[in-house]
Amino acid sequence: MGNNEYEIRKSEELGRYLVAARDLTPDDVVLTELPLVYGPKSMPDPEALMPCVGCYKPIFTDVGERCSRCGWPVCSGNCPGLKDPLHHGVECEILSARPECVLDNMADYYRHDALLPLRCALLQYTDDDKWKKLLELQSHMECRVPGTDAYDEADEFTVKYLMNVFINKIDKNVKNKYLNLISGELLHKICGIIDTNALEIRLPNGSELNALYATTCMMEHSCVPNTKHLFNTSGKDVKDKYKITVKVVVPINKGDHVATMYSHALWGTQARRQHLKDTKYFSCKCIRCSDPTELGTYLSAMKCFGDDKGPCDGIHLPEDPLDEETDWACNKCTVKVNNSQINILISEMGEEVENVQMMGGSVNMLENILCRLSTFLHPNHYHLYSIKHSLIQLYGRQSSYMSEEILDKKIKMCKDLIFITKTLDPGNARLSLYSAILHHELHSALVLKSKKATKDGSLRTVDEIRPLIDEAKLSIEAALSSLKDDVEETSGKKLHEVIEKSRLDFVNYCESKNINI
Ligand SMILES: C[S@@+](CC[C@H](N)C(=O)[O-])C[C@H]1O[C@@H](n2cnc3c(N)ncnc32)[C@H](O)[C@@H]1O
Repeated sequence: MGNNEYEIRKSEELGRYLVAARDLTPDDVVLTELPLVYGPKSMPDPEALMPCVGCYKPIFTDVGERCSRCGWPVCSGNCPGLKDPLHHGVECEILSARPECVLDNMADYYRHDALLPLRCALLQYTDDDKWKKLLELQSHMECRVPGTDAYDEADEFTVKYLMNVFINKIDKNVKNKYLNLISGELLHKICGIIDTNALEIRLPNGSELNALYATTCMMEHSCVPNTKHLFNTSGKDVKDKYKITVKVVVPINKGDHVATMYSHALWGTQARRQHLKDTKYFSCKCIRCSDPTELGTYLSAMKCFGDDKGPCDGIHLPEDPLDEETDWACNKCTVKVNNSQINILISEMGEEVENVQMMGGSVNMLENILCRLSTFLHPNHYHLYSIKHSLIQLYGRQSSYMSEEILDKKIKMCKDLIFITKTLDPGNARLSLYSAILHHELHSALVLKSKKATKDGSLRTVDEIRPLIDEAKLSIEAALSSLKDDVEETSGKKLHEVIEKSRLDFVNYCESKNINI
């Protein structure tokens, strides 16, 4: 089964997965499809802002417009989405079992995360074909037993809420019509399907949706994915709403597995594998996870811990990165550290980095933490990557950090981070925005450097600045090309506009200096 681009296979280890049916090259489209179903996610501060249940536009909860039948907050009673027969149009029949509106504790009263499970259950009435496809998706119910966090959370926030507040209150005939097959057990299975498979869609208005796709969701995970996916969120053509396009990012040979990434590309192996185990119930064994150096990037490496005589200049890497109990041996001396010690240290450092970033991290604060953590971590460690990525956006942009020395430091940091980013994500499947920022900052530092006077105070000659200009040109082109698939998406679009403006400034600057580029 499949199309010209892929075939669906099945194995004991992976369940269903996709393989390439022919050689595929970057930018080839593996598949496009419409979602089986989608639903809103809660907004970060649901007491203040909630998505309209018709169009997902964020609405202020104190404004008070409500759906005339079920009372859920809406942008307007005339919102066309309220009539969508696969979404609010049908769920409203069930939600109207509780038509009373409240203004206090709204986040508890209107649980937007529970709407997708309800919409999934309603597929049995709205679309039998989609209902069957939904139930074929993996739910991992064998792991989600009572007492596990996943089960208990789903029970409290979704299953009991939907059953007690709505489903058990609706008229029997309504229940038989729309939800003939309904039980707590079925809702738990649906929650398992959503947690295992749902993809997140960010809308231009700031809301987020979770959506399920029949074929895309069969794609397996790899920490070095060979595809990326894009959603149609333009709203131009209603029939293509939230259509997904899966595109090839690096060459895929016929028979190769077609993979996406379920985790964070800039987390180290231990963190990614733990996350995948906790949320998707498998232990990743991809080439990146199997390699102690993470493809030569040393993203998780630590400096030698040392013994009584102090540390040597070696580095610790996991002896077997696929073993959760592995020791981390120094590559130059005999010192070994066990995995749990490393994990504790790394998560403490992670919290510190996060705190500094949350506080808006000034150059001073970032340099301080960089200096402190550099005593323990390899320069390419992912915690240092994150600090440096913030620093390069401040160096050369704040008046006290414009010296040539700082610009040289920024240029080196950008190049180091570009190496890591490119190695981990050669096709810009996940790190396109990071990559665009790095190339843009490199460009800006090179241009600023070309404008700086030399030590004797004279302006640099064209011959002196030529290499800087050539490199700056390549960098800005690389920045724009990293974003080629992101311009439909809000943050990608904004960044593209900023970089495009820098490109125009650069062209004008070169013209003013009579430099051909
Ligand atoms: C989104 S589903 C993928 C489709 C699924 N295999 C099916 O048959 O419906 C995610 C699940 O597939 C399995 N899976 C995906 N990638 C895997 C990998 N690299 N190694 C092992 N299992 C994987 C895991 O069970 C995971 O929870």
